[in-house]
Amino acid sequence: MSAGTVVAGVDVSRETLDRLEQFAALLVKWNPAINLVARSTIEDLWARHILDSVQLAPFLDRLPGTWLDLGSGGGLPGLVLAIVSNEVSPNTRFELVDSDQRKCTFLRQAARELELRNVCVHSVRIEELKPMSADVVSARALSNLSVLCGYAAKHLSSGGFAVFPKGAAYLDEVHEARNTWRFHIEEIESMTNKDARLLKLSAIEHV
Ligand SMILES: C[S@@+](CC[C@H](N)C(=O)[O-])C[C@H]1O[C@@H](n2cnc3c(N)ncnc32)[C@H](O)[C@@H]1O
Repeated sequence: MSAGTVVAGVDVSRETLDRLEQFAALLVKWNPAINLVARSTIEDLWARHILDSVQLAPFLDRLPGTWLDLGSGGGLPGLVLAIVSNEVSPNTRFELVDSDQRKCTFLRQAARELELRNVCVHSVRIEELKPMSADVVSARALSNLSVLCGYAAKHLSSGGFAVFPKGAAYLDEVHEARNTWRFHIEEIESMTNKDARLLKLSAIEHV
């Protein structure tokens, strides 16, 4: 492994950085055809999407099991974390779910080109997914926290946790979700946007 470099607070090797750059190039190439990310954000792809996803890598720490990414779209954060996990947590399996067939074709193609053998893509609606018993559930830009709690409660193993990046209105979402769900929560400041938070939820139960 070559000398490391720090990306969004995470120490990665030259090989991983190359793979992240390769992935970014694939997003740029496919985006005009299938809108993997909003066109207005493609100029700022690295900061807005890649680094914003890499910053979840500390949650991979020594994780041996399954990471379920719901509504993966262009692989954010799921495929980015699969790239980073190659060196920090090589035994983690990534289950990426999206109902959009074209996005799933992109995800499978990108995983093949990047030689990521720990990725499985499910082209299905989340509502139709059988319980996955995942160690971690993530979802970025998918739905409000209350809906996400329902998904996480169904798909997390006991002792598992969920990570949801949320924008500046995260507190409103937390208050609203508490009407329906009980959970432990940690609010971690985002490295890419000081007003945003990474919400880490565990012990999610219906009220
Ligand atoms: C706004 S995009 C976000 C994609 C990615 N997570 C990101 O941060 O760029 C939401 C994605 O969730 C998918 N999606 C929305 N509702 C879904 C559902 N019920 N089941 C599966 N996928 C869904 C959409 O196809 C889309 O790719």
